[in-house]
Amino acid sequence: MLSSVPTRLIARRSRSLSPCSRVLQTSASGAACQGIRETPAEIKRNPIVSTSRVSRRGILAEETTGASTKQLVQYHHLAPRWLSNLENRRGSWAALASRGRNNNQYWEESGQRDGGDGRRTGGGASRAGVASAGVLSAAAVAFCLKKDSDNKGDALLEAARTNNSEDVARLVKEGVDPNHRHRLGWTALMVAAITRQHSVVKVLLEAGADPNSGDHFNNVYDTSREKGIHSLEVLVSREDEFSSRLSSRAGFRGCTALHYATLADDPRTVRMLLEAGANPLQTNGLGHTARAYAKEGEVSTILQEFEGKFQEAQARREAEERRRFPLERRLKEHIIGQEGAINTVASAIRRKENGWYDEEHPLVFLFLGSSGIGKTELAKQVARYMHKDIKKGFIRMDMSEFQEKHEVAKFIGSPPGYVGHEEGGQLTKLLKACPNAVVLFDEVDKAHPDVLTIMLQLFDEGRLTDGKGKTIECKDAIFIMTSNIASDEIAQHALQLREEAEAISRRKLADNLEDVQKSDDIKISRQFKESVIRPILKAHYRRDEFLGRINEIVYFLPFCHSELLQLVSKELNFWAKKAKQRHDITLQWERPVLELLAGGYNMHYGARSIKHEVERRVVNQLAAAYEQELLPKGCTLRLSVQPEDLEERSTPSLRLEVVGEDSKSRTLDIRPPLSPEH
Ligand SMILES: Nc1ncnc2c1ncn2[C@@H]1O[C@H](COP(=O)(O)OP(=O)(O)OP(=O)(O)O)[C@@H](O)[C@H]1O
Repeated sequence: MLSSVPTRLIARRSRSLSPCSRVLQTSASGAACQGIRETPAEIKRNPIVSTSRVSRRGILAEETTGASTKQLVQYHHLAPRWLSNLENRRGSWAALASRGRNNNQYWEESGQRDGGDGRRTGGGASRAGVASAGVLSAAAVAFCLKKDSDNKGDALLEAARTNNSEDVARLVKEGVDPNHRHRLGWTALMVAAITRQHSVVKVLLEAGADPNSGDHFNNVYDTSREKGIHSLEVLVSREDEFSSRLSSRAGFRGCTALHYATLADDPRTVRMLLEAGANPLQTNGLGHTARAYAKEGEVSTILQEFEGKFQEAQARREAEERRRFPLERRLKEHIIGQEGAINTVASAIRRKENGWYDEEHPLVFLFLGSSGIGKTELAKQVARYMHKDIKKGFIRMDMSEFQEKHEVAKFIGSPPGYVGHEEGGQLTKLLKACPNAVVLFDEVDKAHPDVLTIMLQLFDEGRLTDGKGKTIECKDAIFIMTSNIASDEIAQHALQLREEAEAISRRKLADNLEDVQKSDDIKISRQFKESVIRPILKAHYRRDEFLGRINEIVYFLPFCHSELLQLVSKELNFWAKKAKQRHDITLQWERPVLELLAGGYNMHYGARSIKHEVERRVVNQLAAAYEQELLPKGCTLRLSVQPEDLEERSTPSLRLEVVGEDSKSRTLDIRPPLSPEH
């Protein structure tokens, strides 16, 4: 692939070429002037050709362009120093690697050397007298151990680079981490992969080196800025300690050993890595898999073959995981009640995951129900299930921001010549980054009809054209609209159904009331949907085609009593965890507390009213007691209900008690003016 591109073009216009050609130094003449080890035959086979001298000169030229000659002079002073530092470092690695000393030998000898020449005092001094200064010596030992392990790690990297598999094996046996990173970010496995050291690759993989860990090095300039090291020093390190055959400008962050073996066009290492579990679909920081860097030929074929196998295995694993732990169960771990809604959504997603759906259209849901009842939460959990990267995978659009006609432009971007054209649209920008995202259109009933027209196009065709004329394909996205329309009717209907269910079960002499209060026991009837809800929706949206494109209308019902108790428990657990983490306080409560707090439920605010009630009645008291220093560190607190006082006509309230070691409790006297109950 690369050989068909004229060298002149590659050198001058690398940005427009494939990822492969962008990351490689491709000037053959550069290679010649460097006198690299490759034979002409190797150069022909491998497009990675060194131009290290050219690039070092390039860095110098760039950093001195427009600057005074002072910098140039500075470079001439500094360069030999860096190079000699580097040589010294290399010398010590080589000495360490070849002599194979263990920890003590290495440090003893340096101590002897220090003592011998009498100029340095570090090791000698610590032997002479610092032993008595316990703290200092402990710190010194810790420092030495750290330094020693860093040195050994660097020796591992150097042994990998020089194909010294025996030293690599010895060092990992001595406990050096096979995934140790160079201070600029790469690992020994990456070094071995780019330099085609097969025996080293084998030893490292056997020692547990991770074939999927990514490089932290990006390019010379970024790394220089991030680490605060002069770019020339970074360049020299990258070229001498990693590879001199890679571009200093291309981005390498996230490249794995597999990416590097592919760049080195080395089928043997590529196969070894894949067989050891390297993921051929893993992308680097630029979003490229290893295959994007492969030349046509054996490496590309191997990668393609393993990609197929990997995908199959992944699909099998996922299917198995889904069978073992169905989506409904996952969702129920986070969402209380709403069984009907959970089942409807999970069934639709199961159809999609197993290929029983219409690929031409994205999945579209309309979530109906009152406020604070779990509509947004369910959408979030679906996104978390579908995407690892929830930030990209979950797009939330507040449709109340698109109520005016001119706000359509904010949605998809303005056409050329209009203000904001360059910025692009809010939805299109996010969808471009993740075309299969879960998109939540919150309060869709507030959107302007023109915005609805665009959404209809989106649902119908599974694609969207932005203000710049670019089309985004999003047939795999899941669109969820939420609305409070008809929420009163739904709530009334649900309450009525619940009452009927309770009456029936009382008639059957059911002795456990909770069993009949669960919301999954009631189902919104088809007749109610058709005769009550549909006409309301039709009157609002005034277009049948819009409603026709919705795959599922999902109904969220008001919470029943047992669900309210669960919501209160969830909230109290949240605060108990915080109390433990922040103040080492254990919080306990009993069922009457749950009953009392559940009484704060307001159907119009849903679970939010429970959150508010717990904050008002419990958290306020805790904060006041803490401020008045009534809470001993590490104490146990019990929440209990103070019964109503008929004489004083007071309603039941919550009190806080400290539980002593003898299990006796003492009520806390929290002083006014802060009265949490009112
Ligand atoms: N069924 C539920 N189970 C657990 N937590 C819930 C449930 N419903 C709501 N909550 C909690 O209440 C808060 C508000 O819920 P959410 O944002 O899902 O409400 P909503 O139905 O989307 O309301 P709105 O229409 O006002 O946006 C969230 O913190 C959420 O975790």
